[in-house]
Amino acid sequence: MTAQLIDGKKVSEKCLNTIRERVAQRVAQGLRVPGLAVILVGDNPASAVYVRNKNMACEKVGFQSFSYHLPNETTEDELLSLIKKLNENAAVDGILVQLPLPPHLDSQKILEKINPDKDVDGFHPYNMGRLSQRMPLMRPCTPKGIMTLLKEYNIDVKGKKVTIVGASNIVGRPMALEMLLAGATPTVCHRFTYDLDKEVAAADIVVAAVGKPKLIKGEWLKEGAIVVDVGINRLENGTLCGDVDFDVAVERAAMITPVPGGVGPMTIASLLENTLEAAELRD
Ligand SMILES: Nc1nc(=O)c2c([nH]1)NC[C@@H]1CN(c3ccc(C(=O)N[C@@H](CCC(=O)O)C(=O)O)cc3)C=[N+]21
Ligand SMILES: [Mg+2]
Repeated sequence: MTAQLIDGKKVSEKCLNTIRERVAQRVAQGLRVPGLAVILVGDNPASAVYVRNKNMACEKVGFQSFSYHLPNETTEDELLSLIKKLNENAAVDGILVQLPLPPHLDSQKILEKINPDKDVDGFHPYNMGRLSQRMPLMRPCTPKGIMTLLKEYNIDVKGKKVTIVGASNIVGRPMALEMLLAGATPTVCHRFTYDLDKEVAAADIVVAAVGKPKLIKGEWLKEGAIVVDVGINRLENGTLCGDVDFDVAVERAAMITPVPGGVGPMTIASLLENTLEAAELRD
């Protein structure tokens, strides 16, 4: 079997078009254009690429974007006073603090200062708590984007065994909550998991989010599994590669997301959806 590719780029463009139309409708009704503020601290080159992609996406859908590039030496007080200003700015619907932050800044403490209504990343404990109690408001972008992608390909997760590799606050944990909410049976694997290969082999759907190139071997997969690869690892030769050994996996899986062009663009589409929803909630 050779797997069908799940085209996240194509689906994300469809999402962006829908958002663009809804923005145009808002404007026609005399409502505000949604505003997204992105804060980047320091000069991590990968972060700069993502921030640029976000700004381009904002432009495509007609959002107002507010971009802050602060020096690496920014203090906690300086960052918090910017967040306070953006919390109070009526033109700003969404606030995103790009992670990772430089090590002298406590990201958890800072994320908790974002007004939960403007927390378009969905990382605030209020929004994580809402999701865990099956009353989601702002949903973390990568897991949300994955659910959208699966739905778009008519993949019903209800009753399915889903193995999630990685237990981070930004992907693995909220992914498990999204899957629970959708009626799947999720298993979350992490560095202390015994027999990772067996957990992967048991899965109808595998979500890999560990940030280790080709950690998940194609041979582990159940024949006909669906594979969602969240990893974006830059190799020494400059190419991107996922957390799944794609070349072998593509011969065993029924469907698989490529890297790039899979989950990444969906993360951005979800971010813009969240920003539009935040604007609608504040109208
Ligand atoms: N507060 C915060 N929220 C985030 O959502 C967040 C973050 N911090 N820090 C970094 C990660 C990573 N991330 C990506 C977004 C888009 C692509 C993306 O567009 N990827 C494309 C292009 C990849 C490339 O060419 O480098 C693709 O996979 O096809 C990837 C990764 C958001 N993140
Ligand atoms: Mg996100």
